[in-house]
Order: sequence, then C-alpha cells, then structure tokens
Amino acid sequence: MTDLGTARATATGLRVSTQRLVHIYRSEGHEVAALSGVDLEVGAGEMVGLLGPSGAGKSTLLSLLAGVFRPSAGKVFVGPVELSAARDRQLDELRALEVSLMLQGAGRNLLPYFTPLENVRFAQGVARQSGKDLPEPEEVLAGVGLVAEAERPLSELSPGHLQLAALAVAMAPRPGLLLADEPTSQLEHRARDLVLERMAALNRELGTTVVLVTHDPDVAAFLPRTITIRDGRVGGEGRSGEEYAVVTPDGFLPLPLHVRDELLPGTLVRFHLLEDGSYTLLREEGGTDA
Ligand SMILES: Nc1ncnc2c1ncn2[C@@H]1O[C@H](COP(=O)(O)OP(=O)(O)OP(=O)(O)O)[C@@H](O)[C@H]1O
Repeated sequence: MTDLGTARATATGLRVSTQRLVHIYRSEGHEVAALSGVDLEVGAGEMVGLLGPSGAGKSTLLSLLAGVFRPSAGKVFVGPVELSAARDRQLDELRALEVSLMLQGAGRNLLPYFTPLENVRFAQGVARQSGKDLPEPEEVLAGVGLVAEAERPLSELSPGHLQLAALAVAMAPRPGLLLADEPTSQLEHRARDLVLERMAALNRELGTTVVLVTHDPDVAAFLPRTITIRDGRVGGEGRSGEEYAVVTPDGFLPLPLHVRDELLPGTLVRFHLLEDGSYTLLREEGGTDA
C-alpha cells in the first residue's frame, strides 16, 4: 500500500501546500521565471480560486500541483506526498488516482468519438484496475446533472454540457484534488453558473479539494477564498469579497497594487500599533498616513 492509499482511508480531500516554489522555463538562449517563491496552503476539502493577471504563473502552479512537471526549486505537498522528491511511479499513481487536472477548454479533456458515458468509463480504467472503489459511470454523470446526455454524441452537446462532461471525466476516478484551469471561461452566464454550482456541490458532498483558475470577477465572488498570484508569487488573498495582503513565511508583505503605485521603492514606512490591537501604516516622508 502506498502513502496515498493511507491518506484515502482518513480523508477524501487532499491538503495542498507549497514552500518557496520556484519554476523556471528554459528554452534556447533564455530563461523565464514563471514562479519565484510561492508559499501556499489549501486545506483538505477547501474550494479556492487562483486569480491574477495573464502571465502571473497560475497555469504553471496548477501544472506543478498536478505533478505534470517538477519545480525548479521548493516543495509541493499533495496530501502526504512531496512531489519534487517523489519517484516517477508515485507521480503516475497520484495523477491516475488522486489528482485530476481539467485543462482549459472542455474538448481537451474529452475523447471526441466517445459519448460522455464512454468517456467517464475510460477515465476510470486505471483507478478501477488498481482496486479503487468507484461509483458506476452513470452515477458519476448523474452527479454533474448529465443524465439525458449520457449516451449522446459530444457533437450534439451544448458548451455547458460539454464542460459538465469534462467535469464528470475529471471526477470519475474520485480524486482527492481537482485542479481546473479556467473551467468557465468559454461559457455564457447561465452555463457558467451551472458548472460552478455543480463543482461546488461535488466539493461539498465528496469533500474533494478544488483549486480553480479564473479571470472572472463573478466566479471569484462566488468562491469563499481566492489567492491572487502576481509576478510569480502570492500577491494577496480574498475572503468573501474582501482583499487582504498576506505576510509570507519569511516576513515579507506584498503591497496591494493600488498602494504600490503610491509607495515607491525606497519609501520608509512605520507600523503603528493602535489600542485595539490593529496597525496603521505611516509613511515617514512628511509623516503622511499611507
Ligand atoms: N512552456 C513555456 N516555455 C517558456 N515560458 C513559458 C512556458 N509556459 C509559460 N511560460 C511563461 O511563464 C510565465 C507564466 O505563465 P503561465 O501560463 O503560468 O501564466 P498564467 O498566469 O497562467 O497566464 P494566463 O492567465 O495568460 O494563462 C509567462 O511569462 C509565460 O510566458
């Protein structure tokens, strides 16, 4: 029995954490630092959104959490497994049994010549062979609300139903962690809300940890917690619509963008403790409140 098998017995959702995660893409003649020290903590069974501008490193982070490739430096824990140190076999097993990655665009997650039912059955193959206790494909499809569409050709499905089929495929091996790259980006509002609600219901009912990338403010507002990636690092967190700056484990505090425009490099600031235990930030030049 592997470490993952033990984890499954105690919890459905997997805890995810990263420590000073760095990823550098190397191509001929140049290097791109996509992630430059990400410290992240997502509890077992949480549903969180990754936000941030284009090129911030969100998809890279998702791929590292999925064990698609290994980080240049730092650590990634998915459940009890530290991915950067895991053997290839352990990573294969993790991807087949415990971590599902939904790529952007429903079609990239589905075999086009299979029905939704056949897609789900196919997606369960390895996990079933390994002895994992899985629901029948019909039940998986019912879980995302695709019953009448189960045996229809994909070409007859609406974009929303295709995305629900992709969600069913991702959930077919009953993973402990669902990673989704922009799962609602190509959908109109009704279909978007339906996909999001079904995802939230699976998170609630099965306890699966969900991490999804989004650019959509409405999706972000729906999620209990969001993490903003900026310049390859955690730039802030949102809780129920409120934005917070997050102190890093080594004591750094990334300034929110609108404040960064005010506080130029080299500005001296002071933290002033108030009677109620909160702090104000004082800018030293002229002593103006920041
Ligand atoms: N295979 C690659 N080779 C070289 N550079 C890459 C590769 N993939 C991504 N990058 C670069 O790494 C940085 C982070 O890219 P990433 O796709 O992770 O960002 P993102 O936040 O997901 O962006 P988007 O929202 O546009 O998808 C960018 O500068 C990007 O150009």
